Amino acid sequence: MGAIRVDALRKSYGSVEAVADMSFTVERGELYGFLGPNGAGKTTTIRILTGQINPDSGDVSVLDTDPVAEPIETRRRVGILPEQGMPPSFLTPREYFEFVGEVRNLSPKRVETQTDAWAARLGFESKLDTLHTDLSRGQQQKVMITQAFIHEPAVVFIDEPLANLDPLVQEQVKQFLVSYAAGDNAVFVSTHNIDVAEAICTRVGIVADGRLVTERSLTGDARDGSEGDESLLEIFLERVEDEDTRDVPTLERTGAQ
Ligand SMILES: Nc1ncnc2c1ncn2[C@@H]1O[C@H](COP(=O)(O)OP(=O)(O)OP(=O)(O)O)[C@@H](O)[C@H]1O
Repeated sequence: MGAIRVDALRKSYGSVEAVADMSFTVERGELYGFLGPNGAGKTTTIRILTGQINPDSGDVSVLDTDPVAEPIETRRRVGILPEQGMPPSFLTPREYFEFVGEVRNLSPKRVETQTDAWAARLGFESKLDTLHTDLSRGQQQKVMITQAFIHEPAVVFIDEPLANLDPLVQEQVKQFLVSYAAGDNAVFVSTHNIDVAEAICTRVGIVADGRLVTERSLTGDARDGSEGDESLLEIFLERVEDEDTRDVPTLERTGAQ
């Protein structure tokens, strides 16, 4: 069973062609990086795959469900960390996880165990009963990461997972994502951050102008020979320039240049 399948996907907003003939496949066990400049069509693709909007044409499947025909069933099965997602301001983290647990059909005991484990892992135990509105942006991001994983989904879609987190927590989250994917789950990460993609992903797809322009395997011996010793940044710049993207590529490198 393929975790994520996308075939000849298209989606326009009026005259803007956000996704133009996008095709790729992600298997369980992969940590797949979806890398591209602003406006490349990454969020639109994720929104289609999670049943939030309908495509104009093309076929998609997530864990053998069709997000277009069965959006609720698809969303029930997967985890989603949306772009700039914020937890509800009027709830505390504990109340929010109880609500998410109910929607996800988790027992109260399981929610409690998961809440304690995640609060300890990301270091927000002292904030579990504080209203979200009184949490920092980084603490809110920790809550959003927890809600995406609380039901241990086989497929998780995450947009910029490390936004607003301090370096220590970033390392913990990176290690967690690697081990989560290795446990026979598919982790789909949309990011601008090439260093993060290079450090944690097993495979990367580079998106420009609504298309997947190239893919590269990043695991040991499976590293694509076809691209020689080019860095991911070099490949990104070459392919994105070839595609003459509608926006200037915005890239982040967190490490040395
Ligand atoms: N609701 C909308 N209405 C009109 N145009 C939209 C809408 N959503 C996205 N677009 C346009 O579609 C294109 C693709 O946007 P999308 O958000 O999918 O890109 P992205 O790769 O996620 O970008 P970013 O990295 O900046 O988040 C952009 O040109 C964007 O302006």
